[in-house]
Amino acid sequence: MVEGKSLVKKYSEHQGLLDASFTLNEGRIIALAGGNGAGKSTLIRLLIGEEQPNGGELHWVSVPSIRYMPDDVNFPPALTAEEILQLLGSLKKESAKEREKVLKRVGLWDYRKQRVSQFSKGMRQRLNLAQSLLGKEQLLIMDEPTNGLDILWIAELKQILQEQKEQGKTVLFSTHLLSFAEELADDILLLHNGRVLMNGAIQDVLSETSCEHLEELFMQRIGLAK
Ligand SMILES: Nc1ncnc2c1ncn2[C@@H]1O[C@H](COP(=O)(O)OP(=O)(O)OP(=O)(O)O)[C@@H](O)[C@H]1O
Repeated sequence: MVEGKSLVKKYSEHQGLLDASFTLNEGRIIALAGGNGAGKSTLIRLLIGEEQPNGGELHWVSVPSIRYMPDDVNFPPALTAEEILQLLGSLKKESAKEREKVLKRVGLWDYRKQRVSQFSKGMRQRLNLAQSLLGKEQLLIMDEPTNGLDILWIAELKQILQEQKEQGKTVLFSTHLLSFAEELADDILLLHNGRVLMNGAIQDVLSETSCEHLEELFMQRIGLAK
């Protein structure tokens, strides 16, 4: 779907990405993994076109339409969940039936008349998830979708993303958690200090090593293996 070729993104003091080359394939669930400051959000901003690289290029084999779930949304606090989805739904030309479907899917149908200011963090994140599920765009990009979700909703999120894949969509999500990436994703793009440490099908990446899990492989690659 897209190839990153020697991507560089510099900020005034920091390097967001440094010579990052990778391939992301269509119809897969892709984990964009890495620690704090690895470059995940930087890469997402390049993928959604919010920023341009200073060097290298993104070569889209097929340019998909994109749905996006940011890591933090400040929904207007005085609006209800229903009103927010109505607003976003009308921009995306999605029907009331579709809005009802996604609100039910994220467990907020019974809370649809409640103002967002009264929502817990997890409920706001589920509303964020709901808005990203509205629409039929081919590629779903999610920045830290597990943020603020409890164990049950993380399990539900996995289910929801599998459903997206079954509908033929491509999902790319960022995460700090390699165990979560391994449980859910088909493919991995693991960044470390702005560089690509691993990229490919998780099974292939692991089978080329003696490691059973990505976390062990990551520790080995960065020289912290026990
Ligand atoms: N707008 C910006 N201005 C200056 N530096 C930035 C900016 N955005 C990112 N950086 C720097 O680029 C590097 C990568 O940051 P980025 O936010 O992409 O990492 P991340 O993997 O998303 O991290 P985290 O998991 O902590 O959110 C960091 O060193 C960060 O300080």
